[in-house]
Amino acid sequence: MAASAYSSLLSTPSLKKPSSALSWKLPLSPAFNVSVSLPRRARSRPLFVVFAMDAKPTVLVAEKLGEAGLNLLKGFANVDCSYNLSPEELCTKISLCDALIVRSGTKVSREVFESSAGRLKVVGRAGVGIDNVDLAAATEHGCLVVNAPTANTVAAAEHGIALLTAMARNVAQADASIKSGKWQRNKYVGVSLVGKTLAVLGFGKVGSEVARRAKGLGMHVIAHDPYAPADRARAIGVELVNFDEAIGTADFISLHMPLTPSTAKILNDENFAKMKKGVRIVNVARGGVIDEDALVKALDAGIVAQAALDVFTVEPPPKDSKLIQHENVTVTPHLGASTMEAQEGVAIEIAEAVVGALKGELAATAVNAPMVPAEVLTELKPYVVLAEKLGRLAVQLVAGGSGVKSVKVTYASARAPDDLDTRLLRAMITKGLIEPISSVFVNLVNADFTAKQRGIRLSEERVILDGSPESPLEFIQVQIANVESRFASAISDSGEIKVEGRVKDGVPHLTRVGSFEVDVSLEGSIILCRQVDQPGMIGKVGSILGEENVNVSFMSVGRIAPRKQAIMAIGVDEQPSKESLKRIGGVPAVEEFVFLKL
Ligand SMILES: NC(=O)c1ccc[n+]([C@@H]2O[C@H](COP(=O)([O-])OP(=O)(O)OC[C@H]3O[C@@H](n4cnc5c(N)ncnc54)[C@H](O)[C@@H]3O)[C@@H](O)[C@H]2O)c1
Ligand SMILES: O=C(O)[C@H](O)COP(=O)(O)O
Repeated sequence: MAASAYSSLLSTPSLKKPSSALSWKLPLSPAFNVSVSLPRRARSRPLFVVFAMDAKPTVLVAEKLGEAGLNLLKGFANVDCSYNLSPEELCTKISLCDALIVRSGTKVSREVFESSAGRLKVVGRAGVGIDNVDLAAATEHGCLVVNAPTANTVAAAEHGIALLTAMARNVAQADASIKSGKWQRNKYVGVSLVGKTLAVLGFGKVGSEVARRAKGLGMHVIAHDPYAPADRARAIGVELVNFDEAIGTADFISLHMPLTPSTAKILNDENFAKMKKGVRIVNVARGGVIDEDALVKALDAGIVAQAALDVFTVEPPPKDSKLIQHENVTVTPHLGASTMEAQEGVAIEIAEAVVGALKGELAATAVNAPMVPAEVLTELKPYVVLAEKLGRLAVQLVAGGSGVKSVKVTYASARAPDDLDTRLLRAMITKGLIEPISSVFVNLVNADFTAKQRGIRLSEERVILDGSPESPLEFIQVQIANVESRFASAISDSGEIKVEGRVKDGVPHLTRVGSFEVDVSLEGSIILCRQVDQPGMIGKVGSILGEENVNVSFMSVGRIAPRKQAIMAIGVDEQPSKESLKRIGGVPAVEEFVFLKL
């Protein structure tokens, strides 16, 4: 993976900014050093950060993880393996941890994120299902959630097939019977699979592997999945059908969809009534997709002849559960992913994802953040800096009391719109817009959520330019509508606050304020002055700053016409004192001025 570039967007340990003078520094936990990988000229404040190797992050592994994954983690972090924690113990420990790794047995609730006080940056789910992680809370707290979606697919599919065949031939019941001293050959006559119709509900990774194997057993396989590509089904020789047809024609139903609000209790009284009498059901997905009381009724009524279940609404299920005790039900204790091979694979997959995320790389398995490929990231790096700075400038130009509600971002590029992924830029603009005026830290995970929560509507527009698309962007423009400005000249002819910037030689520049063209590199801070264009202005302002040893890094004047109004943009390395700023405001030709922190 490419070197870290996302960290500033991911390293958000606190939702609340500290009130100290350091509050504009990146919010890393005190034990962490940061190293900065930007060119010197762009180091106004750290944007891309990695954990220094002498200050290891702490990873809490709350459920058993394969050795190879643990070793990988230990090479980068302090690893605390604490299994079987109570919810209270987890909440207590989490405030000392930067990452948490769980399987399906740990609830990562809102309380966990709240208790972490912002230190928790990554939750790694060593497996597929993330229904035990409160994703909304993770996102609100700017915590990245990653999973390991591929390593246990085959194990789960094999377990589904194991349950299917064991159920059809009463393997578990016959085993228990013979072990209790009986020999019941007539009681355990099974049913054949060949030629029977299997409906796979959820034709994703596991579902399609089950389908492939069931075809090998001579079954007729149909599938229902509203989002599955038809060509994948065709390639395996599976017909995609609607839900009612799937459950209405199947001899066997195998469940492989995630547990979501729309799949919860999808097999319920109403749907059992639509099934063929004597249908057999396998569930290695999630217990919650079946209404378990309805299943018991359907078993008792003979609608469902048998069920084989690996997963349950509550795990472990109550010992006296009618479902578990039912003689036509075969059960295993959530073993779908439990093969030696799958667990080693999952452990490595999740350890790599968590370490990568802690380094600031965005894992390909991010569940609650966009995944931006490394090469796109490298190219966008200076534009990411520009985007945040334009957001910061624009919002500081808003007069106090005017709420920012409507922001329009224009990206001008010679590239085709599909070639430009703006999610990262949008997140950075949002960060720039919100952080200077609030106590909230914004990162890639929570940017859209935070904007929405604050009632900011951010619309994006692409302008397609002629020419060769060598660089990804020509300019970015940020406009804030329906507000007043502290610096009237920032209001464009169409009435919005407008700032525009470009990247020149890898360095972000401010190139327009309102209707005035300027050219100042966006480093340090900026003083904008509107003045009557006349000789000596640069010298007057420059010497006021010089007297205070404030270093001027850049100066540019944009004017409407000679000797008319002009805007002077001055880049300064240090913050001038109030006294100096007052003196600049007092220069007779200066009509208005504003100091903007970047
Ligand atoms: N028992 C185990 O140990 C075990 C192991 C691995 C996976 N799982 C579970 O199996 C399930 C599938 O895992 P996967 O890796 O195949 O995930 P996946 O994301 O690859 O596939 C899930 C599929 O379900 C489909 N789907 C979503 N809503 C649907 C609906 N309403 N009706 C029909 N299909 C719908 C999706 O389009 C997707 O194709 C998950 O719930 C996962 O947690 C369990
Ligand atoms: O969703 C999954 O990956 C499986 O249910 C496996 O869960 P486990 O990691 O608890 O075995």
